[in-house]
Amino acid sequence: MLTTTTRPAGEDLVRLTGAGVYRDGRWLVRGVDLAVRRGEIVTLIGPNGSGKSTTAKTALGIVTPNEGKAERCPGLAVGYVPQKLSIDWTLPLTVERFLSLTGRISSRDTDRVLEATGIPHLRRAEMRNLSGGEFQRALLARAMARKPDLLVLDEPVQGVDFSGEVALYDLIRRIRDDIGCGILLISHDLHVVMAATDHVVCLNGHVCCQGAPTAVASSEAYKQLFGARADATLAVYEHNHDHTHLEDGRVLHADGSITTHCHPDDGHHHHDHDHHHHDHDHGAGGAAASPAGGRHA
Ligand SMILES: Nc1ncnc2c1ncn2[C@@H]1O[C@H](COP(=O)(O)OP(=O)(O)OP(=O)(O)O)[C@@H](O)[C@H]1O
Repeated sequence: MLTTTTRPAGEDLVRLTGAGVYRDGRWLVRGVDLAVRRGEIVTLIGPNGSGKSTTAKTALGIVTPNEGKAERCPGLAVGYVPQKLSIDWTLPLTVERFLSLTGRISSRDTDRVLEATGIPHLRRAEMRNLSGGEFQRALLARAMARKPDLLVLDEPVQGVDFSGEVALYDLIRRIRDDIGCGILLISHDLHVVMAATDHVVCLNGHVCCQGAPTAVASSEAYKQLFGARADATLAVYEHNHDHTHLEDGRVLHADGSITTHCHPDDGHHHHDHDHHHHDHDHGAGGAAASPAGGRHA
């Protein structure tokens, strides 16, 4: 079931094999195969109640599977941002104190994680006064403080507007690059997250399909699950394939013009936003990558 195309090589930090969770007389998820490697962002998508959080908790070891296996690297350090935190947010709590609620962190590490998440100026701010985006950054900072090998983020863009989402996913990618951890991300979002991830696992009680984002976005199983929203995601990709490389090395643009080379700022390219410059893929051997290779269950 695991597709290996375009995935970075690296050790598996966590691996679920045929994992199933049975509670209150029913299977919440079943037959889940997935792995997160160091340096990789794996995203779980799927409708409400499809088992994304259950799968993430199984990967973390919070939930024990009733069938199949959940294996983690020995000594794996994890940072977890759950969907809900049982904290009374009306009480006064500074960002600095929030970071060390579940374990003391040094002043140096506090500086480091606040700097990395772009909120050093909010060190003494009250958690209850933070904006949606600032709040999510504080959650990320706390998860980073544990120097995790694996970061598990359950809906990290809640309460954040579109440009804030883009900035947060960009931050998540930078965290991955800086600390070289693996990231398991859960998202409702389709198009933004599809652009931000290496590998997508589409859940609906079982793994519906998984693979590179482009492959998943164009798979029938994904389209059936997300209907019209899936088409919109695909449009993002098709929209981004806005030029063709001619055999003589020149570039034919979507507007019909031909130039000797292509450059993101040459006026021939349109961007959804500043961070999404994936407007063409070069596959192995120089051929343009095609959106094939998704696997269906
Ligand atoms: N501990 C539990 N005991 C019994 N049922 C549970 C438990 N945890 C979750 N469920 C049920 O399992 C199903 C999957 O829940 P889960 O939270 O994993 O879904 P999800 O895909 O993360 O959903 P959402 O997008 O709404 O957050 C739901 O129907 C939920 O009610």
